[in-house]
Amino acid sequence: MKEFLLDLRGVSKSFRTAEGAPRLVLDGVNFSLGKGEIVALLGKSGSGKSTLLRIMAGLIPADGGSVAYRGKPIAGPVEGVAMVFQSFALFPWLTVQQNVELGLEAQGVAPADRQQRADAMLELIGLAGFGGALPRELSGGMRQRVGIARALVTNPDVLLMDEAFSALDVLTGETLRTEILELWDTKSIPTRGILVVSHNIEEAVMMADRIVILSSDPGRIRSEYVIDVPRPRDADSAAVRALIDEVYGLMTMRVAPAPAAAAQAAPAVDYRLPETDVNRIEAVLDLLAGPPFGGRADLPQLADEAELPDEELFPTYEALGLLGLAHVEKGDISLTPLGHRYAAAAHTLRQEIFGQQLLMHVPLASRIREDLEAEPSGTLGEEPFLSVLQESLDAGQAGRTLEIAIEWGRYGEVYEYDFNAGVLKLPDGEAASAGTAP
Ligand SMILES: Nc1ncnc2c1ncn2[C@@H]1O[C@H](COP(=O)(O)OP(=O)(O)OP(=O)(O)O)[C@@H](O)[C@H]1O
Repeated sequence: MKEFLLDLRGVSKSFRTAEGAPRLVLDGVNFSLGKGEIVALLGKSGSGKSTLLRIMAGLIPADGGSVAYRGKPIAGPVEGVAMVFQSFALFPWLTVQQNVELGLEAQGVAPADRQQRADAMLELIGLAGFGGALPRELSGGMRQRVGIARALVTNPDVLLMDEAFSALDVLTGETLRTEILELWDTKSIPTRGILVVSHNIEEAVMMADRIVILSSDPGRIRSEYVIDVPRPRDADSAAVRALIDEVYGLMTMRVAPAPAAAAQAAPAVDYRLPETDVNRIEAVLDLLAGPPFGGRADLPQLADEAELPDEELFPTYEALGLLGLAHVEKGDISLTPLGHRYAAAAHTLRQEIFGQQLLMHVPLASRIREDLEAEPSGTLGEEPFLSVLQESLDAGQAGRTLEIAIEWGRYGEVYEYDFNAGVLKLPDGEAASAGTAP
């Protein structure tokens, strides 16, 4: 039987919402990391990528299923598995050298040996001469070099990277990524498997032998994609651009709603709305409508023009799709006829269309509107809506979802919101007529 470095079968994990109800974050996840493999894990924000990584690092337990490292069940932090964090996670009061030595200390390596190995690693990772510095004296890129050195100094068999480059500027991120790949490809490190969690499709395509896409709510493995282009890869080559296109396509493929949800009499209100705002929605729509796109674009090309990161663009595409203004398919986005009308419209007509689409396609917004119309005062606190959302979302997500629905609804003049009082109300001029129906 093939031995995997990491092997997960039927892994599930729930967290408790603020109300105490369990919320399934990962469900039936089967995943393995083979020897000699770099795998990139992609998925929307909140799909459970970090949770999955933390389970593999032995930092948190799974609720169900099995998790094994080289055939042995994982029951806590595993020697041989090291992690690099997005936030660097350095101890600010320790020097660079001391931070790097930490992992070795935990493994009981003798001080002289620790120092020698840390020195060698600092040299390898481009930090020679910085051993005595404190993290705050370093740039973000240098700090992440320390984070990487701290992980690599333990000679990990498996390296887990949780959005390790996303807090860095683009060039610094690319440089570090290239250096890690060089260390890997030239076998300068003994690491046998790397798992990278990323939001960045180009990063995933440049690094990985295989891309795994996680779906959301709950997180399940949705698709896998093998990349057999040899490294080092040229980001501008036709082969890489075509791969990026395909992965964009896979990422934006809409998943059909579960039959149970679709069959419910009243539309479900308690699902997350894409994390974006009206400004971004209109900016992307205008960009798409204008030259050179004229209403249809290849997503990576649009991303280049938009100068927004993927994690802001994806929810925006999703919002445009949700509102019936654009259509995303196989790595392309195109405006619908209504989207074209919207792009050509002046501000007031835009607001009207936005409000109309919101009521038609976002059940939370129509629910808020209906409940307000049923109130004699035409006003309601936000708590009842938060409680409905918290039936299936955690408190943070419920709050964010309501905020998004409020921002969109105010723009479309579907309802108003008083920030001081935390109260939703019908727009001025409509309140008087509300609540009078028999
Ligand atoms: N300790 C926790 N308690 C309660 N909920 C949690 C906890 N950790 C994560 N969650 C929830 O689990 C879900 C998945 O979170 P996770 O951080 O794994 O997602 P992610 O895909 O890594 O997201 P991102 O890309 O934004 O980092 C989220 O809805 C998050 O709010």
